[in-house]
Amino acid sequence: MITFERVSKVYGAGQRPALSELTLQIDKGEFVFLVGPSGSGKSTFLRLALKEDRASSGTVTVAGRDVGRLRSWKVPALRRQIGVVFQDFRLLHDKSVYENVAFALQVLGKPRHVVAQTVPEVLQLVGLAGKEKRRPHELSGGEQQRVAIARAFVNRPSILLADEPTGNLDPTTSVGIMKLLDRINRTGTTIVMATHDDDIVDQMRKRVVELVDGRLVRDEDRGVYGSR
Ligand SMILES: Nc1ncnc2c1ncn2[C@@H]1O[C@H](COP(=O)(O)OP(=O)(O)OP(=O)(O)O)[C@@H](O)[C@H]1O
Repeated sequence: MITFERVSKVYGAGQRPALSELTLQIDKGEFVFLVGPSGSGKSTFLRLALKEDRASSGTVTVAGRDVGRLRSWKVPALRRQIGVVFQDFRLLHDKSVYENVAFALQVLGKPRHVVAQTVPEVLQLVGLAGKEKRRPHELSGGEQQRVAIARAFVNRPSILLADEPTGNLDPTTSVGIMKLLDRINRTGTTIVMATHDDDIVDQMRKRVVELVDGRLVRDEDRGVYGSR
């Protein structure tokens, strides 16, 4: 589903590589935690998978497409297959919960009856039924992240990328968010989640990929946050 083959990324001349000869394969339906110290290349990995940035060398393949060779007009089709969730939620503040999620379908040109059917379903899935009319500031942090996840998932992408989705949440709320991501993963969606949340990684026991200075230093099934 996502393959990196000897991928390096150098942002500026004289800078050390943000990713260095990274080779990694993530299969359909996997749940992968990306861990490592600050600056180790986790966000760079996610950005390259989204084609928000170009690799300096190597090959990035996502959902069967060689991302480096992808023509710019085909990038929207790639991004339709990928949902993204961030630490800071990134909701539209002047729109309701319902409108935030509906917007993701409207920009894809989905017909009104599809929007009207799909949005309530996904809000039910993320546990926000009954809160459709609220604005983001009328929600807790955990609820805001649920809206962001609903928005990322409403188009049923095959891949969900999450950059520290529990970074702004307390431990109990984080567990709820992880249960939701786990449920989404069980629908067959591949999930890659960059995180510093050691408790969550230790509880979930999923595949753990650890980067240090842009290099792969550990790739462990049912892994923990720190190496043993
Ligand atoms: N746009 C950019 N321009 C220049 N250097 C960058 C840019 N983005 C990231 N870097 C550098 O690349 C390296 C990897 O950064 P990256 O954001 O991928 O790390 P990270 O593991 O996600 O860190 P964190 O856990 O703090 O989010 C760092 O040295 C960073 O300073």
